[in-house]
Amino acid sequence: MTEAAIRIEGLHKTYRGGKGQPEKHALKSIDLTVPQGSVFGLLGPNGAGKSTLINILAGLVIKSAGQVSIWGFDQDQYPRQSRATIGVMPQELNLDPFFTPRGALEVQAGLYGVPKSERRSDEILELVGLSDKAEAYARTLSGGMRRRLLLAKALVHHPKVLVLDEPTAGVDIELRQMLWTNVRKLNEQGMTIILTTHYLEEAQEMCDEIAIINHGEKVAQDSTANLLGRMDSRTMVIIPDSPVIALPAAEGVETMLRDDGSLVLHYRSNQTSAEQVLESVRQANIRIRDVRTEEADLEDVFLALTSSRADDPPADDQNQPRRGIHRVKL
Ligand SMILES: Nc1ncnc2c1ncn2[C@@H]1O[C@H](COP(=O)(O)OP(=O)(O)OP(=O)(O)O)[C@@H](O)[C@H]1O
Repeated sequence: MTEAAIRIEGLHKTYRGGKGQPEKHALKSIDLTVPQGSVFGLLGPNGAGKSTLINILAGLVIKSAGQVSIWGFDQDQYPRQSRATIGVMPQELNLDPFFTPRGALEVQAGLYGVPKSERRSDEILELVGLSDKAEAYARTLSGGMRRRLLLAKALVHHPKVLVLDEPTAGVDIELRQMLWTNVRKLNEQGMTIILTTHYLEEAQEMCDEIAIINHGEKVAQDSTANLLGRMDSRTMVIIPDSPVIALPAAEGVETMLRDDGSLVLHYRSNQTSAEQVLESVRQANIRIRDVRTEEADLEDVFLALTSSRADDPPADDQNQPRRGIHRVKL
C-alpha cells in the first residue's frame, strides 16, 4: 500500500452560529487519504467545506472531532512536526506590504525555524519568477506577483505536502502556466500536491486522484481515470441535411431536437453502440450533414455527484445538450 501523505479519519467541524443562528456543520465525518507523491484534487461547490478542511490541515482552524495526520505525524500528538511538513498557498493575498519578497521569505523561514544555512530564498524567488523583484516592497507588486510570492512563502520550509487553495482563480494565462509548470516540477521532485480549483478541466488535466465533497461530506474519492470511467454517458450531435420530421427511435437512446435544428442523442456506451445510434438515425430517413460526439468529462461527474441539491441550470442553459448529467446515477 502506498504511504499516506495525509490521513484524515472521522473529521468534523462545527462552527458556532452567530446571534440567533444555528451552528454550522461544515465537515461531517470526513475520511480521506492522500497518497504520497500524488497531485490530489479536492473539489466541491461553494460552501462545501474545502477551505475549512485546508485550514484544519494548515493548523489555522481547530477541528471539532476526528484525527488528522500529516506525513505520519498526528496533529494532536505532534503539532509542530505535522505543521512543518505542510506548506499552504492561501487564497487571500495576505502579505505584509512593508516586506520585500526576499525579506518576507526570510521571516517565514525564521518562523519555521529553518537555519540560515538551509535557506534557499533566492532559489525559490527564481523558481516563481520574482528574482528581479526580490527587493521591491510587497505593496508595489501586482496581484499576480503577490500570488507568486504566496507560493514562494509556502515553499520556504521545504514541505513534503504543498496545498494550493484556488491558485489560479482570476489569474492570467502566463501566471497559470508558471504555476502548473512549477507544480509539475515540484511533484516530480517528490512533493505531494493538494489542489482546490473551480476549473474542472484543470483538475482533470493535473490531478492523479480526486475527492469531491458536498455539504461537508465526501461523496467520491478515486483516481481521475476511474471517476471519468464511471460515466459511460455519450452524446451524439447530428446536423441534418434537411429539417427533421420524425425523431429516430432506438432503445436506450434519448433524443431531442434543438431550436437550431440539430439532433441530440444521449446514450450509454456500455448499452448502445454509436453504430446503433447512427442506424436509428438512418431508419428515420435523416441524412447526416455533420456529426460529433461528446464524452463525459469531469464536469459531468462533478455535477452528477453534487447537483442533487444544487440549483437548476440557468434558463439560458436549457437548450444546451445536458450530456446526461441529471440522469446518471453513479
Ligand atoms: N468562521 C465561520 N463561521 C461560521 N461558518 C463558517 C465559517 N467559515 C465557514 N463557514 C461555513 O462553513 C461552510 C463551509 O465553508 P468553507 O469556506 O469551508 O467552504 P468552501 O468549500 O471552501 O467554499 P468556497 O469554495 O466558497 O471557498 C459554509 O457554509 C460556510 O458558510
